[in-house]
Amino acid sequence: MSSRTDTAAAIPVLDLGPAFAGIPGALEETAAKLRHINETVGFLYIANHGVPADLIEATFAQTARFHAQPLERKLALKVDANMQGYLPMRGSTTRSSTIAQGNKPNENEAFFVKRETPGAETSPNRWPEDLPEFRATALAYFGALEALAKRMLPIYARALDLPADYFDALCNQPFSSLRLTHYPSASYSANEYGIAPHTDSSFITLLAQNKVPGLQIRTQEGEWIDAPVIEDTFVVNTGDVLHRWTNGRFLSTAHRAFNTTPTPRYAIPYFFHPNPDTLIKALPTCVDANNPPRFPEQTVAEYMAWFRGQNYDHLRKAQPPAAAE
Ligand SMILES: O=C(O)CCC(=O)C(=O)O
Ligand SMILES: [Fe+2]
Repeated sequence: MSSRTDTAAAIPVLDLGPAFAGIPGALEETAAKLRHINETVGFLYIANHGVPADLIEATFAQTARFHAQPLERKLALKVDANMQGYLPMRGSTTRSSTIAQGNKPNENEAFFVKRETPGAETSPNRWPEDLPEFRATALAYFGALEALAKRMLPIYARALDLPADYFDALCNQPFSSLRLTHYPSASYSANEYGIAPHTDSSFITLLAQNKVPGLQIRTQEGEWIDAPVIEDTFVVNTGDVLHRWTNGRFLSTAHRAFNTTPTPRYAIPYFFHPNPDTLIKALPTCVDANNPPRFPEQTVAEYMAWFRGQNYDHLRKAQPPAAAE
């Protein structure tokens, strides 16, 4: 896989500490930087995010613990129509992306956790009965990442010249999910990846730093570059929902991952979405007479049904009308 490695500066680091501490002027300053990054790169690192390092460490360890189980134990929790549970190795093929066609199934297995909303009619997550620590850790991590994403919403709102609380009520029951992925060490044939080139469907994705490298992003010039490990940061990227909501102004940048190292690689991306019934209609500050809406209006739930139907083999039959992208 061709790539450049001297690319640390290509993906900027944004320090959230001052804005989170409420230092006067910091919200506006951070929002201006975030706007520029999202209009030019679509990927960044965040520092001083406030998520405890030992919780991140424990989530990686429990992910390894889950995947170390015998296959039949994992298959007993096979992923369902709500995308909760275990997705077997090569159980997904990236088809939603217009970037790379003809992909082979992805060389990874994953466990998906959805938000457990008290009182809501969501189906429960599927947990291995004999791994209570796995469940407790995954839920604690899910909660911490949801809190982090919600703390970041005012920065995104101000980056888009909207009132600081603009997104809060639209994202207070987020349709989010946590993916606990295992990429075994592999050598890949043509069109084969740990996860093929794609953009995420999310509002934003928060990806904890990985000790084992393997993530690459595609620059606006079309070059694949490594996303180097920067300790104590998260990688954050804009997903398709925010791209559409901003009428294309915030970039949803393509990326891919693989594991050509001798050790197993785990990734624990948290995909933050607005509420399922939030309508994704171009934001008022992202349209004008010369820049009309580019995407069809859809709720988050409608968009996600399409996205999942494209990519996950067990959901391929039920497909609502495709979005025009
Ligand atoms: O494995 C990684 O570093 C990134 C994974 C990813 O892009 C995804 O799961 O959407
Ligand atoms: Fe991704």
